[in-house]
Amino acid sequence: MINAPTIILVGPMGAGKTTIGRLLSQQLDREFFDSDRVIEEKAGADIPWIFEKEGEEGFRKRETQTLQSMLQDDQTPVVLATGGGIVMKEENRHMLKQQSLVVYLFASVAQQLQRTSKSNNRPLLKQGNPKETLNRLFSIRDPLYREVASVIVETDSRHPKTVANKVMDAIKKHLAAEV
Ligand SMILES: Nc1ncnc2c1ncn2[C@@H]1O[C@H](COP(=O)(O)OP(=O)(O)OP(=O)(O)O)[C@@H](O)[C@H]1O
Ligand SMILES: O=C(O)C1=C[C@@H](O)[C@@H](O)[C@H](O)C1
Ligand SMILES: [Mg+2]
Repeated sequence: MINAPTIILVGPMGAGKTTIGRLLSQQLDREFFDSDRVIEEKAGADIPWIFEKEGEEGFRKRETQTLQSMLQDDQTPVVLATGGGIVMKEENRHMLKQQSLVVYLFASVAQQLQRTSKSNNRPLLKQGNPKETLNRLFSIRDPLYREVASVIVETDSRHPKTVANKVMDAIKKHLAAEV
């Protein structure tokens, strides 16, 4: 077992935050949360519905409130997967950089496109051309993921279990370098 604070996964849609987060929580014997799912549970509605009724702005407000409540002091360390846009607000980036260990799961746009094409529940990819949208979001967000992350792990062409093992190795290396 490792003595790490709450581990937060950031990265673009299709990077595998939800998939890898679940695997890590099993390896670390920690509880797993996904901010997208917590938002849906609190709202009693799914993300497409929230975007439709409240716009992206309404969703972002809920996202910040959820992050705040999940990162309260004195909480048992958990694994937290976030939504792809969590880094857009300065307020959120500030919270992410406080006590947690943030992991950026990197995926190329080609890989994001392949992985997100399997489902239809991401409102931002329903308007316009998904490849153009993912490219645009990547150029804005990649520097922001890097700003908050202590550790960056490549996910392209890697099996989820391999990615989870790489994340574990990178976290251990980071913690060892800290002392
Ligand atoms: N390393 C991987 N190799 C192959 N498929 C993967 C990998 N990681 C995730 N996937 C698949 O890609 C899809 C998207 O993964 P996931 O939902 O975990 O991404 P996410 O980063 O949580 O996206 P979002 O920001 O939209 O929540 C899923 O179908 C998942 O099974
Ligand atoms: O990249 C984004 O902005 C988003 C990613 C998803 O995880 C969800 O949080 C929502 O669909 C928005
Ligand atoms: Mg997810």
